[in-house]
Amino acid sequence: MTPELRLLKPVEWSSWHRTLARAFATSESEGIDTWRSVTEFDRALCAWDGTDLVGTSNSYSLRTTVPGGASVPTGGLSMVSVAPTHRRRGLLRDMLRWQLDDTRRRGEPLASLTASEPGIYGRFGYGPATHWLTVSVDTGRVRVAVPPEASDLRLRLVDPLEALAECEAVYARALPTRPGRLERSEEWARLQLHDPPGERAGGTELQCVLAERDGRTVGYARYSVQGHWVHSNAEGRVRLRELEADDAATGAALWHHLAGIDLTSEVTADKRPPDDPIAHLVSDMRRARLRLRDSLFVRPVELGPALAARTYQLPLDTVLEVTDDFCPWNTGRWRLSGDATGAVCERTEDAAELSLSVVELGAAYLGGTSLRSLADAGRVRELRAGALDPVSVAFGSSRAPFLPHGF
Ligand SMILES: CC(=O)SCCNC(=O)CCNC(=O)[C@H](O)C(C)(C)COP(=O)(O)OP(=O)(O)OC[C@H]1O[C@@H](n2cnc3c(N)ncnc32)[C@H](O)[C@@H]1OP(=O)(O)O
Repeated sequence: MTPELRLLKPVEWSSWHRTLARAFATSESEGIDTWRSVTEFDRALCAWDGTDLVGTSNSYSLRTTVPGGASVPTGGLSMVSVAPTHRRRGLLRDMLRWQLDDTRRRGEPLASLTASEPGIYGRFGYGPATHWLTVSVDTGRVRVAVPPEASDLRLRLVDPLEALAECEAVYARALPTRPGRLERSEEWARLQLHDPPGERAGGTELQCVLAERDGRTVGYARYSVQGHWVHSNAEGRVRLRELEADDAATGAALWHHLAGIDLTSEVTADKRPPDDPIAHLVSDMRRARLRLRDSLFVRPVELGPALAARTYQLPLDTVLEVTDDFCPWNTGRWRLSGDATGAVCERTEDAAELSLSVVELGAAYLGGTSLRSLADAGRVRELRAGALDPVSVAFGSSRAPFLPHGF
């Protein structure tokens, strides 16, 4: 019997979450009600095989910052799972069909996700659009430079919950400055404080340091500290979760604070932007080990509105030949004209200059993956000699796109 897809009812939340936890081979985490607070029951699916709940998925109504600073409605796919007894029979495919059709019905031009395994979602049209920088700074050996403009800052340790509103005000100011960031409701803001004891790996509870100038909060960092003693020497580690700052000096002062915490000799972070200033703040780059991993996957659901919603670094006027097997309404030729102030994207019969699939457009959409690098991998074809490079530069972003947290 083919499992039946139905919307999740609030009373089914516990079994839905149990199915999900089992599929990820994790125990049900503490504080899971925090996730319930952001669940959208009219976008959360269950797959039922008789009385057995065998599949889950959910989309969040997100808004993603795109190049130029606009905030674009996005169906953020998450909580996808299929019971081990029902895998490789097409259940994920059926749920994706429902979720992407629903995203389109809602008029959201974009869909996005972070993947448990990056190999799964290309077949559904999602391309890797942002990356996370994983950082490990050997703070016993490097210094972190702080510019003189930081001298009037006051740093203050505060309760993360009590300081939530001040921190969110900093986050809101940072929102348009980098593509990839998500608008945060109060529920999403609170979720960033999710800190169940079972997930602290022996570290402290979440700490928060505020940077203030003239009594106004201009930056914050949230982190925990793992104490670790080797032969009576402190080898503790600071684990940075989130750092936002209004200006460069404040960002440097916060990194300096983290690097100087007594009884620690390392600062680690696993979700920083690829161009995080820390690479230029440390006195010895080799002792700030930096590594990239995939982060946000983007899928244009309505290609025309999606490409017209962002701006372009250089003026461009080009025709793209696009294929999209899973959402065939996007397949065809599109004329894209735009510059740093806006863009138009419409269907055309004119000759195409570049040929690519919606996956490559998703990857390039936020300006973090270049069309040139995709062409060098044989994934974008230049149909008119010389067309590719200017379009590739126009799609770029002066700051790397960045998703500050998962969803
Ligand atoms: C956005 C998120 O929530 S990411 C979280 C994803 N969930 C997990 O990783 C939890 C553990 N895994 C699972 O629950 C399941 O294995 C899932 C959800 C990944 C796949 O569900 P299934 O119902 O088995 O997938 P389904 O049978 O629909 O497969 C669809 C296609 O994806 C492919 N696929 C499925 N799983 C994987 C995988 N892990 N890696 C690569 N390809 C995969 C299938 O081969 C199939 O390809 P095809 O259409 O080209 O033949």
